[in-house]
Amino acid sequence: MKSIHFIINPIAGKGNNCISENLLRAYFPMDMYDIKIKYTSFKKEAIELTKASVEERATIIVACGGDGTVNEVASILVNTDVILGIIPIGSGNGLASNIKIPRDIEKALTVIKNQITTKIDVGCCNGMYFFSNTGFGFDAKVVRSYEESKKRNLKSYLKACFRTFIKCNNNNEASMEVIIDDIKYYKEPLLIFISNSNELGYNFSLTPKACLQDGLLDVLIVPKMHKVKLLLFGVLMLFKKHIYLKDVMHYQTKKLDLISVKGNFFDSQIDGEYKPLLESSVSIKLLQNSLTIII
Ligand SMILES: Nc1ncnc2c1ncn2[C@@H]1O[C@H](COP(=O)(O)OP(=O)(O)OP(=O)(O)O)[C@@H](O)[C@H]1O
Repeated sequence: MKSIHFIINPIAGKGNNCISENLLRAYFPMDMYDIKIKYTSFKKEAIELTKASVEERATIIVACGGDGTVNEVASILVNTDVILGIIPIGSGNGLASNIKIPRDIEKALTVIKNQITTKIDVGCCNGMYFFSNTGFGFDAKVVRSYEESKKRNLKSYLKACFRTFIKCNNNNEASMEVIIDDIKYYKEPLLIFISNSNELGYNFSLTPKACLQDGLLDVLIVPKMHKVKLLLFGVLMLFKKHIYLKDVMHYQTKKLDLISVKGNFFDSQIDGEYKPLLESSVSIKLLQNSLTIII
């Protein structure tokens, strides 16, 4: 009998998802499936719940939430035989959008039931996994501002972008050396964005060419720029044309290193959660085909 565990973040998205035991039983009848439902009651609890589910020999663990919950669950499943499923009930749902998991809960449950799986690449940043993206500088500040707003929707996200734009002061950005494929670029970037997936969430993308299965990370480096140019960058991003802006650099690589020049910490985010890094160097690499996921 297949054992499927559902780990549900009750506050993801608008916090009003309708996943109930009755609904799950309609898709996974008791005589064919052993199902278990677990709710998270605080930040990062999905990590512990997933570890317990692995010990309980779950064959599929379904992360019901947004990119934050997916990150917590999937981090435990990297390089294991346990399969990840996603029910996207978060606000941005970047990874789920990339693999085209429907936002409609019942349609997403049908995807889980069909159990078509594939392997995807995983990013690793100083030992922490990311499945969608990690970012340093402006992007991380947007995430911090978004988290402070307490509301998780598109309006709050756009407000966070605007607040970060208003406060943006080129002098506050960390100076860093960026080393890609052993070539050193000395940069004082406004933002460095490293992506495994082609979706940032809310259908926005900074790296539209990224692919979860190409064995490469897509790196976008945006140098310090005048606010008017930054505004232009934002507008071009809506049409996925920002990489054509002069000075914006795009690379594909398997690994890169960031070294803080003035020893200042890195304002950073991983899969849409603010995670400042106190280390003065950051090593980012790709682990090819290391997570099995239902698509
Ligand atoms: N009961 C809870 N109370 C408070 N925070 C929680 C709870 N359960 C989980 N969390 C935390 O909520 C945060 C947000 O979760 P998640 O990213 O899944 O949703 P989202 O932000 O709405 O979606 P997305 O990241 O796709 O925009 C995560 O950091 C997670 O650890």
